[in-house]
Amino acid sequence: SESEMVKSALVRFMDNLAPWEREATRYWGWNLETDPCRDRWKGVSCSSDGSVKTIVLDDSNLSGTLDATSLCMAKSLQIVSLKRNNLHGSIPEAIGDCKYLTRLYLSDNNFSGNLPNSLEHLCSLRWIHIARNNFTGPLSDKLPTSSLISFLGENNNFSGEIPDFDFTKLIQFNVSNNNLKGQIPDVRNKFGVESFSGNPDLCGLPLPTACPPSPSPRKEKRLFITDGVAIYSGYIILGITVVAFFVYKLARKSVCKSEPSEALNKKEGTRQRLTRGNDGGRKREDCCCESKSGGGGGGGGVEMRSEPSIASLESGITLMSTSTLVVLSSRVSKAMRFEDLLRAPAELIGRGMHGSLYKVMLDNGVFLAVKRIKDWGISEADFQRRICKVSQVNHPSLLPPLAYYCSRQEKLLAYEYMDNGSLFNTLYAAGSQNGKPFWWGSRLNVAAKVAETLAYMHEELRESGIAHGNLKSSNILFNNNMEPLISEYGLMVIEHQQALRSLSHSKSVRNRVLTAAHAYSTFKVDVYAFGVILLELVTGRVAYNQGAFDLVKWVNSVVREEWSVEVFDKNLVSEGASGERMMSLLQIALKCINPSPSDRPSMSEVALALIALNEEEETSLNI
Ligand SMILES: Nc1ncnc2c1ncn2[C@@H]1O[C@H](COP(=O)(O)OP(=O)(O)OP(=O)(O)O)[C@@H](O)[C@H]1O
Repeated sequence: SESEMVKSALVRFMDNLAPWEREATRYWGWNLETDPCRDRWKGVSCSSDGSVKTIVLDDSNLSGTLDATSLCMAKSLQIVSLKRNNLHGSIPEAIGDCKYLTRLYLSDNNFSGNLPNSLEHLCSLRWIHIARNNFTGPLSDKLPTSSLISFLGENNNFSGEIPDFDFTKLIQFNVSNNNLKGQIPDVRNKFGVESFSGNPDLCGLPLPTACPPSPSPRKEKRLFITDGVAIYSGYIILGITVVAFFVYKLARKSVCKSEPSEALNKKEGTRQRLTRGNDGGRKREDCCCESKSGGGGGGGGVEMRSEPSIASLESGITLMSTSTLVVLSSRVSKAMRFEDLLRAPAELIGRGMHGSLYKVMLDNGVFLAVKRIKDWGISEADFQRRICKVSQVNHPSLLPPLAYYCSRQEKLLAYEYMDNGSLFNTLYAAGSQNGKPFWWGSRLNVAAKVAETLAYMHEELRESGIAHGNLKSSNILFNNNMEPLISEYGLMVIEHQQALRSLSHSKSVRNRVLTAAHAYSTFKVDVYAFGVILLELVTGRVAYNQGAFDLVKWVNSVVREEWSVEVFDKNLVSEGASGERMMSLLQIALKCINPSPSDRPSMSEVALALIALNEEEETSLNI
């Protein structure tokens, strides 16, 4: 249960939200004599350790102010939703103390004033919905742009320019009907007119109003802050150019042959994000794609140990090597060689369609999942290019490769070993005698998180034409907190991509258009595969059972006949899962598995639908 201090802070928060409704709020359970979690205060839901996780008080006739100082005493708070009330005043700076806040929903109230600067420091905040209030002032520098995926700020009085948001991550954005001005930043064709209309001084795409051609005053300001700087700026620029030229020359020497001109990311924003890395915020090792010369001197074969290792378990593996591993993370020692990996104690976990997977123990006690890749129809250069790209994208729900080895004969990939197994194991163990129940709420949560991650990856790697390509429930793993992680992203070449590669070298416009269309459809392969995962989640049935059963065919045949409860996992039915929401999930799955790729929704659309469904489920638990 929550401490007395948190409890009284929350009662204070409620007193400020509903100053004239003290009696009613006592009736909602919000009082000092009870516990918010154990006694289920209205709108509150808690995590299993008894700390308050969400406060949802939409449509509750609240007419006071937001006392963020008291609210944020509940340190584990993740979701605050106070939509469609009559709240006034501003969002206090103290909101910055709600460190784990992921969603802040304040739409349809009478809030006013500037957004607090502290919002910028809420690194987990991903949804801000503050539409239809009276907020004023600029949007710039107030928002955690690197984490936001949804910002709804329409129908307020925001002014100034639209900040240079990282539009690759945003899947929902609306600032229409404000007083914003200036040029709209590059929104990567993701948002239409409706996201920006109703701002008379806004210009540029997607709005029909072109911007005046004059150079942006912002740039001038930066270059010529004072006359003195202006005088010396020529020398400074010349100096920087010379240094940059030499740095570039040096860097060129070490950049991989396979990707000569694709120096990492051109955009500053992207570069910052990519170099933050998954290793506790440190830069990931440069994944130079060319295997470097090995420290082992190339002559010695792999010394065999008595315990099983990849070398002893695999037939035909090349034991003599002159190359080392390319190490991408500090979890694997930089000095580690290919030979070390081969002779480390190993256990065969499985042989999939595309190779064998080993659990390998390193000297430092770290366990790796090492995949030996077989017949992947992927060239050496393409393999390296893909690993480079994927390993530089930073998303908490993506399992990045830690190291790889690539020669003509061998391709090995090492990931962190996940003790909690895969979605496949969890799902099918749930139906078995000794499996733990896999509750509906958890299934929805997994579906929403995976969809969101895929949507993000599709955006990040869209230009490179890299999709997952082999998405299935055994490639979705669980970390120590049972949060889903997508593994093996971007390794597969989806059949027609090979043909595309030759096409893409063609100079003809028609062929380039064709290439773009095909690359687009490779993402639709993921949408289909994700639809199959959704079907597994809702039916509890294995997708393919060695030719004996085909889940997609089965579901389609049931759909054609009469709907019956038979289609749903019996564990979900006996749990009392909402029939309406199970049906909604099934409908989303059916859209994803549409036989026509162009009629399938985008991953962003799927993610939004699932996030909404998941939220509906969470909210329903509070009632
Ligand atoms: N990093 C990991 N940690 C723990 N288990 C893993 C890890 N990666 C994969 N696995 C599990 O190991 C088993 C074999 O994986 P593998 O990827 O080789 O086969 P697959 O996914 O069934 O087929 P495919 O070859 O098509 O990918 C699967 O059950 C998978 O869930």
